Amino acid sequence: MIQQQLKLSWNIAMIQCDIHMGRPVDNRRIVEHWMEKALKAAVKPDLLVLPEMWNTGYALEHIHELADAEGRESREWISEFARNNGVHVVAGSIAERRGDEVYNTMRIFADSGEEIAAYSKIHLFRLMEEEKHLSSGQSVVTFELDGQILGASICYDIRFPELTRTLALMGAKVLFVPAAWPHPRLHHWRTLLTARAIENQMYVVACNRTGISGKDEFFGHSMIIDPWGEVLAEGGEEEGIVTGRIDLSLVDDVRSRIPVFEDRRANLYQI
Ligand SMILES: O=C(O)CCC(=O)C(=O)O
Repeated sequence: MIQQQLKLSWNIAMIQCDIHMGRPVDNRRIVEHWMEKALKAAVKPDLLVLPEMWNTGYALEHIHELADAEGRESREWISEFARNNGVHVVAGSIAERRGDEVYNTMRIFADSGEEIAAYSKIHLFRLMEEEKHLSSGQSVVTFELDGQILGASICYDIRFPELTRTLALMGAKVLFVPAAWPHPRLHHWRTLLTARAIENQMYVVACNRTGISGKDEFFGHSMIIDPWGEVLAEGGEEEGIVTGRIDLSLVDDVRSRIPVFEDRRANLYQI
């Protein structure tokens, strides 16, 4: 295990692209195009974030045939991309087949190309019938990049404050949220993300896809929110790259100003 150098700030670029339902080869090309474009910006990002289910979209009826076996193809490609470009990649999530099961899985790669962690979505979204086609993950996952502890979640997970609080208690200073969140729930998206940031005094970095797929209209609005609840970056509804810089020293600063974690009464709560 290489000792990681503690780093306090990152330039982040989120890829809020359109995803074509059931067309993994085209989708990889689209994602690659935007990742390359993000790296050409005047300020090179330290970390790229991709949206949810970027390989297949919500082609759930055919997800067993379409899913990446063991995530092998996506993992090899992203690892190589991270290494060749010296950039960390929080690789959104993909439909990934393991044995007879398909999971909605997020993988994280360091700028060395090393795969650091994997998280499979634990709360499956019934409104899109995810639970009929996908299996849910069984663990809560934090990971470490540049000596900082970070938390993994996917889309619907942000409706479960218990998950984010657990991640914060495990030491996470940033919550990553790849998403495929559609209209008409923009108000929920913005409010829930902001609440998760304020109540846990952590950064929230949320990358949402764009485009129309069947009856779902995905609205982008990828966001970076700081631990005080200020919106540092927010995309529009169009495909593109949303960037922002985060300074992790602000997490400790906010936590010392309002000592929520010291004032918790954990022994009085049911959960
Ligand atoms: O919770 C919502 O409103 C959207 C969730 C969602 O689209 C998902 O988890 O894929």
